[in-house]
Amino acid sequence: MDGVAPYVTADGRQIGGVLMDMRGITLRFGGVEAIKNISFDIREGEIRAIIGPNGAGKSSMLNVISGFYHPQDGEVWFRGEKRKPMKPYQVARLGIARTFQNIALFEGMSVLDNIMTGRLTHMKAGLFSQALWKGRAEAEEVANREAVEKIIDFLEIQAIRKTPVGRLPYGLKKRVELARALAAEPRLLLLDEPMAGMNVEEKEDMSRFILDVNDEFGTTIALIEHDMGVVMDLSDRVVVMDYGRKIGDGTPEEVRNNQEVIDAYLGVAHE
Ligand SMILES: Nc1ncnc2c1ncn2[C@@H]1O[C@H](COP(=O)(O)OP(=O)(O)OP(=O)(O)O)[C@@H](O)[C@H]1O
Repeated sequence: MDGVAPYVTADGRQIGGVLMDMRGITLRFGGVEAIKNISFDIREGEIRAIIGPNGAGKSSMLNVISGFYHPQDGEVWFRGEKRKPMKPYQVARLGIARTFQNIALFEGMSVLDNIMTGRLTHMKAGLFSQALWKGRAEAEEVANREAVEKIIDFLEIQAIRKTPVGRLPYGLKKRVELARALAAEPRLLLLDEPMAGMNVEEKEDMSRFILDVNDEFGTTIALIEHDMGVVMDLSDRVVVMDYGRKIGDGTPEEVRNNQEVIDAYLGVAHE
């Protein structure tokens, strides 16, 4: 499956060339090698899952992609260019947005204001012009509001736009977090366990929104998820990690039939 030409999926989505290429990534925390010489790519338009048992190194990998961690070895390529070591906000400016395993929203702020914070990477007007509330700042504000309203409609959260996030049930908070990440209009969207802690109905909703985002905006998505049913349904390709190593990489079908993956992960009980 690696290295194949651009193609159109059975449901009509366009999978393009390589968007992100992780080459020989090794990440250590003191004596612990969380990622051991792993290579894989993420292609334009695809939904790519990273799975594996607890402690396999999945979150660490997401943190390398989003610039929170810096690998000791290996290269990160994005849109055909080798990325220099960068701070997370610089990575965000490149068009990579993420959600977190534990929701990271401003609980006291409204849904709308939380989503607006996702536009920060698009705000260029300086503080001075913003203070004067003129020209460029005003035009930017209008454009930002329009982008955010579109996402609110898309994720069907109009009814709660003024509600403080702290008052929302868990499933809706997760949806607001997705909205905030989308507000950045990312080229690559990273989702760290988007279904964790959800009931069946909430999982179905979230799955549908992830598929719709990918389909309607063409957003490339990389996600970590423990629910195998969800992973196999959503993903175009899956990377499997175990103790920091890559033990499988391919379509859901290929991964499901990979003996090493079955032994290390699929065959045993997990969360
Ligand atoms: N900041 C850190 N400092 C030290 N060790 C860390 C740090 N982050 C992760 N690790 C270690 O790296 C290894 C991989 O952890 P990581 O959280 O990436 O795994 P994971 O596959 O995401 O696990 P889970 O499914 O439980 O979230 C573990 O041994 C973990 O203890």
